[in-house]
Amino acid sequence: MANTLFPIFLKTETAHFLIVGGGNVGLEKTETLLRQNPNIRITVVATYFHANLKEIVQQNSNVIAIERAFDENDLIDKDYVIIATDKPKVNLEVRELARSKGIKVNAADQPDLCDFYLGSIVNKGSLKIAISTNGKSPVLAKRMREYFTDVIPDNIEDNLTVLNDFRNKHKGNFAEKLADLNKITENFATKPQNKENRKLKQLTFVLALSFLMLFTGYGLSTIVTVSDLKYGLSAIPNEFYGMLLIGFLAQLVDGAVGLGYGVTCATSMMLLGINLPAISGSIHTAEMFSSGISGYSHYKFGNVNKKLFYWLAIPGVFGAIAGALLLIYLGNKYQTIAYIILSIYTMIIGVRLIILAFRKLNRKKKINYTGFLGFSGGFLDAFGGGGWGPIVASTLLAKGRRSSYVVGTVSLAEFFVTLAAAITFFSSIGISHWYIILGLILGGSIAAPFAAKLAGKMPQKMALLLVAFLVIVFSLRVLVKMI
Ligand SMILES: C[C@@]1(CC(=O)O)C2=NC(=C\c3[nH]c(c(CCC(=O)O)c3CC(=O)O)Cc3[nH]c(c(CC(=O)O)c3CCC(=O)O)/C=C3\N/C(=C\2)[C@@H](CCC(=O)O)[C@]3(C)CC(=O)O)/[C@H]1CCC(=O)O
Ligand SMILES: NC(=O)c1ccc[n+]([C@@H]2O[C@H](COP(=O)([O-])OP(=O)(O)OC[C@H]3O[C@@H](n4cnc5c(N)ncnc54)[C@H](O)[C@@H]3O)[C@@H](O)[C@H]2O)c1
Repeated sequence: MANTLFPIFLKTETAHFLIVGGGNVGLEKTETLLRQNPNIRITVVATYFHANLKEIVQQNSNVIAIERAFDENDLIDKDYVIIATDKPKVNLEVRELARSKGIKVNAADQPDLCDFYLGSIVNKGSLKIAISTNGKSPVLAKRMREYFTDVIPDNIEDNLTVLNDFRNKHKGNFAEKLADLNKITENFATKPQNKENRKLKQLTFVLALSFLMLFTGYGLSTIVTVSDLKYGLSAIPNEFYGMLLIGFLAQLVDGAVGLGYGVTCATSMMLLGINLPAISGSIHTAEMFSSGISGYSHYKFGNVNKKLFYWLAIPGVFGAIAGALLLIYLGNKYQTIAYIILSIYTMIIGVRLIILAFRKLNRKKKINYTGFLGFSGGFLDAFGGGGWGPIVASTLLAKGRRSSYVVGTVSLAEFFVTLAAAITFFSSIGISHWYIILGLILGGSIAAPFAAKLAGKMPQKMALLLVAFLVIVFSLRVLVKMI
């Protein structure tokens, strides 16, 4: 049987109900109506009245009792009729008369006679859910009511009050208002993760773990086999502390704005005059851990769209390998030129951040070049030390796709891009720059709790402008130094 029922929510202030029959069923229906609105207008016509119903009539002036057999005139000025007598003939007669006057009818437990069914009702403050099983199993409707009453938090009314307040006070246009409302309510609709997601999540972890082991193993073996251990240790201090500071700063920036770790690190390290492939290589190695963890948590919350993920991650990985190889080639052969190109690139990213700060949110548009975006994002990110966030994430979000799944998908794809870049650098230049990586990771870890506190606190526009300013000034300094 097709389910053609259309649920509506009836305003009961203007409605007048007639209930025919005052026994068990008549009482039950009267109680149901009064539960939704104690002031609802009800007239009950019956030859006999249940004792409890009599009591209700005494206590509620809006419930009128007429003790006699049903009469056609009872239908005058009534909007809806509920039929509840024990006489099938009477029920049918009431139904026919009501219909002829265009009055809608419900006959308790007699679906054939009904123009509308009564539903099972979940009441949680202003939230109301009506449940129907298309007449198939009222008892299941009752069970579903119990289930939803249990799982919906009792304080949902508090949330509704806050949302209503926010909605009324929001100064933005319709699109901005809707985007903000969607954002602050996204946790109400977290999807349970499926099997596919779980498999990919495991893969993410296995890859991160293997790389970590490889990295530590290699690091240990160099330290152990290097004969002049003293030299190794004395090489740490100066740059290591600089890196600690840079890692700390970049993590703070990223915490406040949600992007910009890479560019902040890259520009700061260029200022310190660090070898170019080592800059990008160490940023990506350090970033791998944080992006792995954030990618994992987005999986956990089911924020990943599989199709978008493949379109971003696969071209992104190829882009990252190409970008890393180019940087290694240029960085070794044409150091100065590469420095100039890179500082111009980071400056452009800085300008892009300014544009992002002043941008208005667009309505949703379809993006046809996701693969290209993934490739160029990966390429530039590996080449310039950063850019995945300012290029890919911000482009997708600029198109109005401001949903948790875009953020989640871009974030997980970023992990694979970072991993690809890190492996490429690692396999061609080794980890001679291990103290840089260690400094970045440690600095970042110290900053992480502060960064988390900062997230969402600072106005987004101001935070973006601050990062843009820092990136542009640093890039300009590098450029001036080189020319
Ligand atoms: C939701 C609820 C609202 C309300 O009535 O207020 C409601 N029935 C409720 C309970 C309930 N009713 C019955 C049982 C016994 C167990 C069982 O039979 O399952 C239980 C369970 C219990 O009481 O525990 C008996 C019954 N009911 C109908 C038939 C005839 C038939 O199906 O053919 C028979 C067999 C009579 C017989 O054999 O003699 C028919 C209807 N009952 C409907 C609504 C409409 C369809 C709603 C939908 O689409 O799901 C519809 C079509 C017309 C209508 O009455 O509006 C209310 C839940 C209250 C709550 O939330 O606790
Ligand atoms: N009580 C239940 O839980 C239940 C469950 C399933 C089905 N039903 C069916 O629903 C119907 C009603 O059940 P009930 O328990 O309320 O019965 P009931 O005997 O308690 O009440 C019947 C009511 O109908 C009224 N009535 C009879 N003829 C009338 C007329 N011509 N005009 C006005 N009122 C008239 C009576 O005065 C009485 O108030 C019955 O057919 C019953 O078989 C009842």
